[in-house]
Amino acid sequence: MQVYDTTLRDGAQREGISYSVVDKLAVARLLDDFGVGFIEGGWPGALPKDTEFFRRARTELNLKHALFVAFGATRKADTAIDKDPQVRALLDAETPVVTLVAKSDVRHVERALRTTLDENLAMVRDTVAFLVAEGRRVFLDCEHFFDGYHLDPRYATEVAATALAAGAEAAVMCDTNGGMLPSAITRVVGEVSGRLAARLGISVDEAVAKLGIHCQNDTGCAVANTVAAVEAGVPHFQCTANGYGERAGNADLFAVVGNLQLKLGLPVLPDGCLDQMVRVSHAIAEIANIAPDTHQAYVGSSSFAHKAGLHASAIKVDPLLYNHVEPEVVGNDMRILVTEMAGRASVELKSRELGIDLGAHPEALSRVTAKIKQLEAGGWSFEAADASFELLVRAELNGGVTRPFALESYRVQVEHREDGAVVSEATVKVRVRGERIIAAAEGNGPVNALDEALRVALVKHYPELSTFELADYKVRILEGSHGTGAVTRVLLETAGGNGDWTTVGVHENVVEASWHALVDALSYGLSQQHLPA
Ligand SMILES: CC(=O)SCCNC(=O)CCNC(=O)[C@H](O)C(C)(C)COP(=O)(O)OP(=O)(O)OC[C@H]1O[C@@H](n2cnc3c(N)ncnc32)[C@H](O)[C@@H]1OP(=O)(O)O
Ligand SMILES: CC(=O)C(=O)O
Repeated sequence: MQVYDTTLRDGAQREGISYSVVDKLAVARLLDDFGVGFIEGGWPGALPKDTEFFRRARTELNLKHALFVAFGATRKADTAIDKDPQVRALLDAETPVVTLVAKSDVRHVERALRTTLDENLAMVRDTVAFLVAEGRRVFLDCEHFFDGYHLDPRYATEVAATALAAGAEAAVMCDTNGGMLPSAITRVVGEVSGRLAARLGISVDEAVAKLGIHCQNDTGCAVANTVAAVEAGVPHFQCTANGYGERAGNADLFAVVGNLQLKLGLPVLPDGCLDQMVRVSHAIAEIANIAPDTHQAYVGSSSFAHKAGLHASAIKVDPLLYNHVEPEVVGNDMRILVTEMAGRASVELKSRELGIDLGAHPEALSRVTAKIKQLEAGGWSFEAADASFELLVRAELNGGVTRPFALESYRVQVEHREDGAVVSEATVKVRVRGERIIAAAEGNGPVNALDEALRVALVKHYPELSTFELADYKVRILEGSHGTGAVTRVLLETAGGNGDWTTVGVHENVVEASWHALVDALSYGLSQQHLPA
């Protein structure tokens, strides 16, 4: 099998992506870590950045698994092969492999290239033979192959046959417009293998072994189409990391490799590479400056996250009852989400993730489950607020809420001054370890002022509070129902010495909702270091 990656060429054709040369070098290193066999680095001669990439890659990258591939077009119509500067640029890239794109749909030959069908075949023959004579391994991307085959099967096949006869290693059938469905792919691979075998005087098995597949995702079937081609015997498949690519994208490398390796048992990657999948996917997303798709097959952070109570109850018996593969195999993790859809098993498993054995306390387990359902019905959401969930569980186990302080009262005021300045000021009255403390602080908003005042009040007893930082603050207004007013939900992300944690607060009043989330945030952070007084 040949795992051929085109993240740096076709993937870079996605709207919104613009790699620097340094980015491209970093992506190439990651793809090599993942164990792909070929890395198509770009189109030297067309993009100065790609010419520079190949120049630097030669000296700066020492790949363990992959070979570099330069991509370009066949020679121009009516141009001598040794006079075509773009073909020269392909040689100058000094890659062991070159992939050429060629038209295989008669409409494109006649209307886009504006040349004859014979001249197009000559362009393919001359360019492949020239590069092979120069010592390059050559693949031919047959652009619009499936649409071309539908219109004129003889001509589309002839383009592939011409390349193979001239020395190309594979003729890659491209679903350039991405309009195919898996059943059509399977049928065409079978027919083309037969036609090629007859045309080249080889067996059907030998013919299919010379084919490749490249699928765009315009029907949402790129992964399925690629897998269908491989199941039909095609050994060379082209993909991009996270499915990046022109328009709706390409076949996602990670889903294709996961399916081939884990479902069909094909050893497409070198040993020890499959569990790099999540790391490589997310690192490439970071470089591409695209937020990872949390629901992406195999690699998404939600791909093995379970919300339904019934699922969790079976997972408690055996995680594979509700996971299609073991998440660790691809470097992912299973997570249990606790929401209104949770049952006792969800709460028990989630607590176990947090290091608490609620299974040994069935009554507390029932109370927590009931409380979660009741709070979620009122607008609370624990799905993203693990810290608030953990505090709730510990409170049930300890017979009440444990806080590092007791609140007497707080007061916040917002002052709009004559000069236009808006200043918030908060006063808190708390009792800490038997001491009554009154503290005040200003802030750029009411929540910031409350946070500052609370820290002033507590810092003498809990100096580590100064290391906690409010990292993110999200507010959502939840619609009232049955005539009740709207309520506000606040999610607070805090960063501190022990990582990040998220807490939640809900109330009709945004300041009170924020106060709940804030108190949970400080309580949780301190509970990780001190047991509160
Ligand atoms: C299906 C795919 O994704 S293939 C990859 C597509 N990627 C890109 O296009 C990105 C890089 N492209 C570029 O930088 C530019 O388009 C270039 C440098 C390749 C060409 O730029 P220009 O010379 O200005 O031409 P332009 O882009 O307008 O048109 C493409 C030319 O290539 C010709 N051409 C298209 N496909 C082929 C082919 N397979 N073989 C030979 N020539 C081809 C066209 O007929 C046209 O020729 P013309 O200028 O004589 O009319
Ligand atoms: C070559 C290519 O990217 C395509 O035909 O889609």
